Amino acid sequence: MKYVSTRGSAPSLDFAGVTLAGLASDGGLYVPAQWPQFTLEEIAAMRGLPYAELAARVMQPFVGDCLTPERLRELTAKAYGRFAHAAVTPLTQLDERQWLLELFHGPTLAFKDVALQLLGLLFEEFLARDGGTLTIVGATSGDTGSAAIDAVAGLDRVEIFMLHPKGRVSDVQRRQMTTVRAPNVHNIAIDGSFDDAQAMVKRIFADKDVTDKHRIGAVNSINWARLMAQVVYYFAAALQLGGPERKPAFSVPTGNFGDVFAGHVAAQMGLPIERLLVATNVNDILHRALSAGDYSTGTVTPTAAPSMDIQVSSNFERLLFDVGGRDGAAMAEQMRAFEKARAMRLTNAQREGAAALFTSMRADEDDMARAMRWASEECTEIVDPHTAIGLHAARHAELAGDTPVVTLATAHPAKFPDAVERATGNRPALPTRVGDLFAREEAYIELPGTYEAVRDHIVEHAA
Ligand SMILES: Cc1ncc(COP(=O)(O)O)c(C=O)c1O
Ligand SMILES: N[C@@H](CCOP(=O)(O)O)C(=O)O
Repeated sequence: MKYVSTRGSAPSLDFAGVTLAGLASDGGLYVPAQWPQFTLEEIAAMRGLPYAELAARVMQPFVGDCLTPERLRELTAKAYGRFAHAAVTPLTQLDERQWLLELFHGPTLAFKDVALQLLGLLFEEFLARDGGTLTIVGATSGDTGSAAIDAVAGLDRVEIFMLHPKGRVSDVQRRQMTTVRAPNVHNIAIDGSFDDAQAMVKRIFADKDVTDKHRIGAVNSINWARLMAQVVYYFAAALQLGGPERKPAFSVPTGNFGDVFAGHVAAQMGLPIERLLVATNVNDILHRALSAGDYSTGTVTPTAAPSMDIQVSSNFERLLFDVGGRDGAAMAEQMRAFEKARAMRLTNAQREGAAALFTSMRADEDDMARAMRWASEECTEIVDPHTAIGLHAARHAELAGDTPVVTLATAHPAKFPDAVERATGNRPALPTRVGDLFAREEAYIELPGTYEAVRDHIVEHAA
């Protein structure tokens, strides 16, 4: 399997290459040169497989000959062996039509663990082969940071610098990052938003002063391997609900467009999916883009779903490339114009291509609180604010009457106890597996929100 950049001019790489590269050298994102396909018979034959086996089966075409099938199975068994639920991503029924896909049974209580537990192992595997090291620079609005740190803490060949926006993540999220004491983990709180942090990460990949000395790697969903692992749970859920004969819709709380793009990938591989609902909070650039073709940034409004307080959605570029004709030169031009103007119009081909599978919806803070209350009062389920935004879209989407709708439950409610308590009166307790989070000492440094301050710190402290 070969991977190409959305901006057309970076070298094409194999799976090990894209996993270690993170971002393409032309600033684009890597995607498979073509989508692997499963027949309906092949998909039906996956029914009943344990999650780790299913993961190896779905991911093998993307991995190609970079890992043998046996080795891939060993890695998925190890990655998903750390989850607190035997099904890894269990489905819970809410009513006759609505389902929750619980993605928060990993070590750090969010869907990011599903991909990052595997990505840590892939880094180890590929770095041991080439004898190199990797300096990871990541940006987080709360969940990627802790999941990535958990996955790489203590690894010999990897060092991680994780940027989070100061004061804009929950206390639980911050502590899950800053209380991990390992010599290869560096936490940085910056003055600014997640978008500022994400822009710095992308800039560092293009900064020769840094890349001449350090191989920079990515744990954000700009890294293809993150998305690949997230494709698996769409298969898992659809198969449990009668797929491939029955087509579910998925409602996905969306920020950086990684999770819902993984649903698009599952559909391209042949999994029958009725619709993908892109659920945004009031930071609704994706809703405006998908409903009106207007992809223009504004200022970020802090909400009770902080992990989705994002304007510039990295993976939207992957979708625009894929549905807009896969023209790297045109995509590079469109993104150059966007980076300058902070706004762009989608082309007709991009709008029509996206409309074939995607519908978008926006939830404000009241919609979100109402969805939390509905889940609590009508279904006795406590959901987190991000999941509630997905549930709002799931309950209001116009779909054929018998379509099962699966909302991706992207975080454990205990990561956001204040917002959950405000909406429902229930204060969710942290699962015991996260241990004495509030008793542990924190370590992080604060930096101004300038690229130079962050770059100089990384250069000075990278091993
Ligand atoms: C809890 C939670 N829900 C939803 C999202 C949005 O997912 P994505 O960025 O893949 O669109 C995030 C952050 O990525 C998150 O942490
Ligand atoms: N919501 C994320 C933001 C980063 O997104 P990613 O999926 O690209 O890593 C977070 O919680 O950090």
